Amino acid sequence: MAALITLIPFLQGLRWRYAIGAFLLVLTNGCALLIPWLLKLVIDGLQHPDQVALSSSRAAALIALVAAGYALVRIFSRTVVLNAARLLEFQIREALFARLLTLDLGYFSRERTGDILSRFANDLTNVRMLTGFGVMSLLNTTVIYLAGIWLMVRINPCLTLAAVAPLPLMVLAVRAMSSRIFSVSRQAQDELARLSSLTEESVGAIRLIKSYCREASVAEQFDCISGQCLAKNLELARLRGLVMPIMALATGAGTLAVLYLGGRLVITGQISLGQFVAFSGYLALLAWPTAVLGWILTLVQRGAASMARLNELLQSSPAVVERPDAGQADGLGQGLEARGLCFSYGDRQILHDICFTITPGERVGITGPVGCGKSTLLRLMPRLLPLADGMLFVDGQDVNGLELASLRRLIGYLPQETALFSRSIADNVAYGGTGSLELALQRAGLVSDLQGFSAGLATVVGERGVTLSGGQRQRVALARALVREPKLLLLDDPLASVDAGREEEILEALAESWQDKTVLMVSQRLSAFRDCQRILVLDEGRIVEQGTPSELLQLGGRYAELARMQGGLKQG
Ligand SMILES: Nc1ncnc2c1ncn2[C@@H]1O[C@H](COP(=O)(O)OP(=O)(O)OP(=O)(O)O)[C@@H](O)[C@H]1O
Repeated sequence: MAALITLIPFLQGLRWRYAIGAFLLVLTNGCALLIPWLLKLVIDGLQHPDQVALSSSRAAALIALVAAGYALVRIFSRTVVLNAARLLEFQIREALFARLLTLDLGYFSRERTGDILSRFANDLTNVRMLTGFGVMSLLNTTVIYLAGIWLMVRINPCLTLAAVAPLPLMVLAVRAMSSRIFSVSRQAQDELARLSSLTEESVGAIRLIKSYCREASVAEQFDCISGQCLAKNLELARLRGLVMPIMALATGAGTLAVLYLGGRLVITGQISLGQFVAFSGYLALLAWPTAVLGWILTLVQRGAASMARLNELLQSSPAVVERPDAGQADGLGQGLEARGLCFSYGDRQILHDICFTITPGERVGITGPVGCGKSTLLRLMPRLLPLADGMLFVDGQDVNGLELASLRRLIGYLPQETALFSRSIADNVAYGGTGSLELALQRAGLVSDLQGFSAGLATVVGERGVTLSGGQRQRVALARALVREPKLLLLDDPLASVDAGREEEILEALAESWQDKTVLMVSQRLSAFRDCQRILVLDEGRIVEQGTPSELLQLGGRYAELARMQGGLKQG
């Protein structure tokens, strides 16, 4: 239940809505409880015509009026409480998304997308059910119990005791089941999240699945998780199915006691027939709230299990944080410096004692074997990953002491994996900044491709850019980095998906945008470093060589070896 404490701040802004809802629910139940009392007056009047308090016709009219009032107020009370729950769901969803945007790459490499989506869909729905139907039923049950039992006690305390005696036993029985319901709920949500993850992953990798003929194994995996999900949900249904009859048994036993004992009290004249009818009416009013008590309990357990999953996201704190006294990154007037930079993913150290100084306007190439840490080094510049203090400096200021937005505004980053939105090419490029689209497209070598598209710039690229070729996707992303007109351009393998002819064309066009930009370009192909003044060669997370291309060729080390293997390389 502790998981539900985090709901309090969200509920605070909605307290008036819930208060009005509660008031209307009291009114609804007041109307419901009035009807048995009116019946009592009529029956007592029939038995003792000399003491008629209310004529039958008047009582009938009053009952009709109260019933109409009951229906009307009930509609309003439901609307108010259920709308409050919708608003609460909206607020939590906003908070979840805002939190998600603050988290760093570490979180996203740990968590599965499907699991995150499942929290936004299923878990939020469960919390809404709890704060809507759950709260409403809980209020309803409380009010009807308090008022109903008070009215019953006024008629006959012993009869009331007999009527409600089975209830505590039944509540205890259901309570004993509740911890099992909570854990099975949680397991069912986790299985559903696994199922969402697998579905999301399979849709994303559908080409791979088909080309490797893995349909059967994916289907088997899906069947297995889906089966586990079904098993958990069936167990949950069994537990919930048990709860309702247990509670119904309680009211049934109470009614039996009232019929037997109440009948005797009427015969012995201790209560009137009207009182007996009214008492039975009050008890009947308790029947439904008693039956749904178990359902409420499962709603609470399921809502709490889901809230616990939402709390994991709401309480995740980003490893990359901005200091309250963070300074502004104004430009790149003095350049970039790494001083003994080290970085680890968990326990595994990837970068070791990296030292370099990059002057403003310098173009630096970074190369090295697969997995030596090139992309990681680029990701550290805009602080997409957490870095210890005193390791990376922009204009002499530690990047950890800079305002994140101002640092990132300086940077145009082209990641290795191209991410496009399912919007038009124009929208995808303009996402980067407000510079000239035409110029960016031209420099990214996209102009001739655009002529081949029927809708040109307005061509929608499909989900994640599926309707474009790999090279076209990469160049749209390159145009996006260029349109930002950044001071520091970080290009992670920008020419990986283009042919040699197109590489020459793009490098030619890019050369026009180099002026006043500091460029860091990662590539395995040394031909991409045509315009770079200096090259850093990385191996196992260390800089093993650095210098101009001709210096490195003369050195006869790794770079020279790579150049020889790639053959026919023009010197810079
Ligand atoms: N999110 C991550 N969590 C844990 N390890 C990671 C993560 N990302 C990368 N690594 C590991 O860090 C090492 C360096 O990865 P990185 O992507 O920086 O290499 P790279 O030199 O850019 O490789 P490539 O040339 O293939 O792009 C690799 O061994 C990789 O497995």
